[in-house]
Amino acid sequence: MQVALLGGSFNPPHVGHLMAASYVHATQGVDEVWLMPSAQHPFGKQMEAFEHRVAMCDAMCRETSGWLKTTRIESEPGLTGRTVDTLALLVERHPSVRWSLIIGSDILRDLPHWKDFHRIQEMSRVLVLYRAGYPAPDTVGPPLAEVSSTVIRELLARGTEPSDLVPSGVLAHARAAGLYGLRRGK
Ligand SMILES: Nc1ncnc2c1ncn2[C@@H]1O[C@H](COP(=O)(O)OP(=O)(O)OP(=O)(O)O)[C@@H](O)[C@H]1O
Ligand SMILES: O=C(O)c1ccc[n+]([C@@H]2O[C@H](COP(=O)([O-])O)[C@@H](O)[C@H]2O)c1
Repeated sequence: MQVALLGGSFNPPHVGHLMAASYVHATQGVDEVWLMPSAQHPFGKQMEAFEHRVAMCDAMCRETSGWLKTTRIESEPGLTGRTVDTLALLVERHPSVRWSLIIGSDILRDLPHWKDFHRIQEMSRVLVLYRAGYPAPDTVGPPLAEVSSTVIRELLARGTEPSDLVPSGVLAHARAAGLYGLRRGK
């Protein structure tokens, strides 16, 4: 079994995440893609509550035939959002799985600040996807959607519902829970 991990804040999940996961599932020989929301972010990003981001990731998973799943592993005690530690735990727990790690090309500039990236490369195949606007050498595949959670949060703050950028089930959860300043149930 081959699993690709897509870690992130998912604050909120959007079609860029869905396209990245679908692309990897369709072309990179993996059986499943697991969304891995951060419980705490190593660089201190502020996020909506973990449980809400998990619920929104689950809503996005329901857009697929079952190959996309959400893992809550980063909420386990002892983990701090450093991917090397999470991956080591996953490797120990699922010894027969072969792991890939998906990152967007915008992250490349941060990698020198990651903990033990060389160990991540030993434990997994790292797939760097071409995020539109962030060209870099050695990326895999065509440029993917020009969409970010930051833009979505900005649109929501201005009262615009980005229904063309966010899966409808994700927006429905955000609305029902009153996230991002949305009026509950609006
Ligand atoms: N449009 C996209 N195309 C390709 N990769 C993406 C895209 N959006 C996010 N990713 C990748 O998904 C992972 C998680 O991203 P994250 O949840 O931080 O989303 P984001 O849109 O970058 O959020 P924010 O705007 O809040 O920083 C990262 O590896 C990121 O590079
Ligand atoms: O391992 C690290 O040192 C490290 C440092 C920064 C970010 N990460 C991971 O990178 C993933 C994407 O992070 P971000 O900043 O795009 O939300 C997410 O799973 C983070 O936990 C990991």
